[in-house]
Amino acid sequence: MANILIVGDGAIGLLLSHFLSASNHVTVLTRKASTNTRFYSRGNNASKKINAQFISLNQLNKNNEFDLVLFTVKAFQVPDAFAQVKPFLPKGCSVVLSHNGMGNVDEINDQLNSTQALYFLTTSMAGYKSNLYIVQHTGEGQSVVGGCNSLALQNNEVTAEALKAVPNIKWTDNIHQLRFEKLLVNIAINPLSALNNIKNGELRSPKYNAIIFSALNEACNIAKAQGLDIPLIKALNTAYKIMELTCDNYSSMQQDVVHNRTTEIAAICGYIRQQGKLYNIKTPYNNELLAKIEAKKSVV
Ligand SMILES: NC(=O)C1=CN([C@@H]2O[C@H](COP(=O)(O)OP(=O)(O)OC[C@H]3O[C@@H](n4cnc5c(N)ncnc54)[C@H](OP(=O)(O)O)[C@@H]3O)[C@@H](O)[C@H]2O)C=CC1
Ligand SMILES: CC(C)(CO)C(=O)C(=O)O
Repeated sequence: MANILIVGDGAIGLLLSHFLSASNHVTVLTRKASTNTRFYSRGNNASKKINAQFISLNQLNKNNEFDLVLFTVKAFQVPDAFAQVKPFLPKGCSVVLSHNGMGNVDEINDQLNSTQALYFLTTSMAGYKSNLYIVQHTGEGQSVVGGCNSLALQNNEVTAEALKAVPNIKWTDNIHQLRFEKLLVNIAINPLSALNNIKNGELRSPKYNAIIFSALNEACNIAKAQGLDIPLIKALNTAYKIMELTCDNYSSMQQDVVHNRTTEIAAICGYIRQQGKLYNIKTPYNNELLAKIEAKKSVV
């Protein structure tokens, strides 16, 4: 039984705390005023109390002996969340990041000591908060975890045992490739669904084919420059399959834009633009999607 801290009580934080607390001791760090119990709900079943302790930052102390600290905040929230928790990270603990989009791994790794392993968990399980305290589990999806520093790549026994309770979890020795593959899905779906205010399935309309093709082609060129093997045809097939599987869902970016929240576009199309500059590869379609989503936020 591992001692786990989950940072962030959003949809993914609550789903993971529900599953992990079946076989681990779980504490969830919230920045909300209330540390009352949260609930997990699935379909028409009665909601269940999540068997975890909810705490605020001032309740963290240096005597907490966490084996695993999991960050389930959005990509752009990781630096601040990590800075808050860093003083309380035990010397030998493992850190797991989990978010959509790229970035954060190198920056966090630079701040860990040589006895702290770093992992990344990418997930396709789906959920949303129907109110501050309840997570609705809406999709099964696979979760894939892999090591991001040499310590994590050498020995993952404790982390593997703790994360066993996450449904459909598998391990990879190339998490960067898995993250990039998820990034391609997010490039194809998230900005266009947000800009057109449509469900994922509506993106299968022929009028979006050309832009999806061009944006993914740019991203596959970046993948190739990074030494990854992701053919455009594979990226397109996966993106259209996910549009089909999630046809009645609104993407997270569509929801962020509708609710005037900061989106993860910087970690998605912004990452492609930044890598394009690095490798001298033109990325006009991703640049345009980035600019349009950024403009949307500023006019809402
Ligand atoms: N929801 C889904 O179905 C899926 C989500 N993802 C990805 O997983 C990540 C998390 O998504 P999701 O759970 O939906 O997002 P949410 O916005 O619901 O959750 C993020 C949570 O982190 C909290 N938080 C942010 N900063 C801190 C901090 N410094 N200290 C404590 N808590 C903090 C936020 O608090 P507050 O509520 O107070 O703002 C919020 O509750 C995203 O990258 C998303 O793209 C991936 C697959 C599916
Ligand atoms: C897979 C997809 C596109 C599902 O909506 C997603 O990850 C998101 O909405 O952020």
